[in-house]
Amino acid sequence: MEQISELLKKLRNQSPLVQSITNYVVMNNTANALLAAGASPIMAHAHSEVKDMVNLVGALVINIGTLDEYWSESMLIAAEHAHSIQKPWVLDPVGAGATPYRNELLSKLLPFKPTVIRGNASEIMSLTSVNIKSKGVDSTNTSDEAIEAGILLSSQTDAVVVISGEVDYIIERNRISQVKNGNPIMAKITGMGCTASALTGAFVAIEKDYMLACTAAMALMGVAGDLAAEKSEGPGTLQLHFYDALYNLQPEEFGERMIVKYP
Ligand SMILES: Nc1ncnc2c1ncn2[C@@H]1O[C@H](COP(=O)(O)OP(=O)(O)OP(=O)(O)O)[C@@H](O)[C@H]1O
Ligand SMILES: Cc1ncsc1CCO
Ligand SMILES: [Mg+2]
Repeated sequence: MEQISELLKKLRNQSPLVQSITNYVVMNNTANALLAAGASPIMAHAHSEVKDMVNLVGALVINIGTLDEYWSESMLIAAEHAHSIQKPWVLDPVGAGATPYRNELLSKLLPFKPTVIRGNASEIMSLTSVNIKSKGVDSTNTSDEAIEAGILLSSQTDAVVVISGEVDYIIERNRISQVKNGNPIMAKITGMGCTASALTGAFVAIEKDYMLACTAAMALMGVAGDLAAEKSEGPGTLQLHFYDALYNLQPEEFGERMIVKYP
């Protein structure tokens, strides 16, 4: 727990630059969350600059939420380059399983070896089985139903696999950590999962033990969600209090509030 709360200090001291190629829905939410937590966001997807940007940043986040032909190419260029220079990168497979187009892009991105794959249960299950259909961007499965798929996906890809939900599971081959913080209303704000992936980018930029980094990111999401839920009347105020909680949370309180099981 102490190592995890220390990472929050390290994040604020180092303030890593995190590049996102992400969806139109959450660009603003995720940039604000990165800033509030102490990192520095840059959204960049132009083919002409994407490689140069990957060179500059501490980590890259690729989120396929509102993909199109131009953006897909940006993602492939960025992922290939991140892989070739060993820059940590996070894949958020939004809507995996919903359409063949999404699945095709994901199958082209995976060979560039994401450091982390963070998705909801249906997305993680669909990456290992063609039979699972996601309901758009929301999960129709609980995170514990996806554990087996997560273990398989981690061993197939060498990525740390993060399954978000009521309990978050962070899986590196057959090691699993769990985060039990968070509130169901978090799923009623669009892009909370995308925010989890963005914060994961910030933590893998500053910590090479990726399992620890991912656990810290999910614990920060959950604790900030808990603090925000205590003050909120619904999704609108939860979003606002969530930023304030990310900004104001001190490492001591983070350590006290996190409910983490670490292998
Ligand atoms: N029932 C729940 N109880 C506690 N926390 C939850 C619950 N559902 C979601 N969360 C938290 O909300 C955040 C987003 O997870 P979720 O699984 O909803 O992502 P997602 O489906 O990818 O979201 P989106 O695609 O809208 O960005 C995570 O930090 C997760 O822990
Ligand atoms: C609603 C939505 N549609 C495409 S991306 C996105 C944001 C949540 O994943
Ligand atoms: Mg999602």
